[in-house]
Amino acid sequence: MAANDTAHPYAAETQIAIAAVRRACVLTASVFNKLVKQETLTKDDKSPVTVGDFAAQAVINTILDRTFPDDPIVGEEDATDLRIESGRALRDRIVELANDTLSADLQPGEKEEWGLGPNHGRTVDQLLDAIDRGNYDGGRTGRMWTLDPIDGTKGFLRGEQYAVCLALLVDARVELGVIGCPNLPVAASNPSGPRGCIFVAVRGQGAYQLLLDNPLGGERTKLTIPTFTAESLNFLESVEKAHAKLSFNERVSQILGVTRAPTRIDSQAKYCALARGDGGVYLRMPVGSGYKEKIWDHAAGSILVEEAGGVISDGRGEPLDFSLGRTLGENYGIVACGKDVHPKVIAAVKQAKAEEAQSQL
Ligand SMILES: Nc1ncnc2c1ncn2[C@@H]1O[C@H](COP(=O)(O)O)[C@@H](O)[C@H]1OP(=O)(O)O
Ligand SMILES: [Mg+2]
Repeated sequence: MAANDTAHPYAAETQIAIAAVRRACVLTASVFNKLVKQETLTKDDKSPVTVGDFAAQAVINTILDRTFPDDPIVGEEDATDLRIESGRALRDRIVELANDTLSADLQPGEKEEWGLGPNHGRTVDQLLDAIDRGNYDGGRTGRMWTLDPIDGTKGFLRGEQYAVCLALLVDARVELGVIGCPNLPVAASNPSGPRGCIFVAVRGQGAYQLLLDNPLGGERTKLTIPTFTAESLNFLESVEKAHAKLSFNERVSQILGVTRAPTRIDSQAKYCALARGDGGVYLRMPVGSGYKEKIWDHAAGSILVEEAGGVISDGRGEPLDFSLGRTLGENYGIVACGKDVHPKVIAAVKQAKAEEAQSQL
């Protein structure tokens, strides 16, 4: 299939990305039901998430490779540990899961030539090679995909929020983002209601939400970040204290006069919640460990926010720079919110930083 043979730019990529993310979501949900719920996990035992991460990356990369064989992929996982003898048991589980997922029946709208559906099982070597298609170093020019097969592994293991995140970049600008959130309520106003959403954004074409169960034939909800007042504004932030400086968020909220408690959500589901107006500001400031944010952790989310009418920058107000390899090497923190609030949040971040520096004298 030619890259853009349909009416809108990136129409083919969008359909493939939605199909691939949906398959990976079905896979990760089944890993959770089969492994996480049933296995007794010892503290720090991440084996189910490892199986899910690798198998989901194998599935998505296989699907991308079939349609866009020349596109490099920057994916979180690599198969080195699966190629050695001690990785055999893990590898066997991953191959079985990936092949079950690739061979599952076609959904309406998915096409046989995409490499999905009955009799599309792959050999062990093909699947390991597919995982290693994610080893691209990134860079400034050309097309590339970014993939986080399970973003928010800690949320996944808790049975809470996690996301399957795929983005297409051209010359280091994000053009397409697709995020699958199997555990996210379809409507924040009905938290105990139906769950499972896919979020899609294409440059210049807006952002929308689909139902995970019926992504191609189902209802499409356009996303727009609403206007917030100080009273209605709330912060979206990490659950994990080691990932973002939550005490700093508290001070920034105070400076802005925010009265509502923050909403804590794992993974890029925070970007999805922001894009549909469940919260007003996503602030993520470094804890000071020297951690560099990865491009696959922000690429899909960033275009979702922009196409829903918002702004994303780092904590200094600088644009995110996806051209520097696998990390956002020069950026410091993340601020995503509506256009009207963005300058105020950046000013509040600056003030909170200055106070912090003053207190350390
Ligand atoms: N020290 C850290 N600082 C910031 N982010 C981190 C840190 N360690 C892991 N992460 C990343 O945070 C993301 C999810 O966090 P959150 O739910 O707080 O948004 C994951 O992508 C995770 O990476 P990884 O995917 O390698 O686990
Ligand atoms: Mg991640």
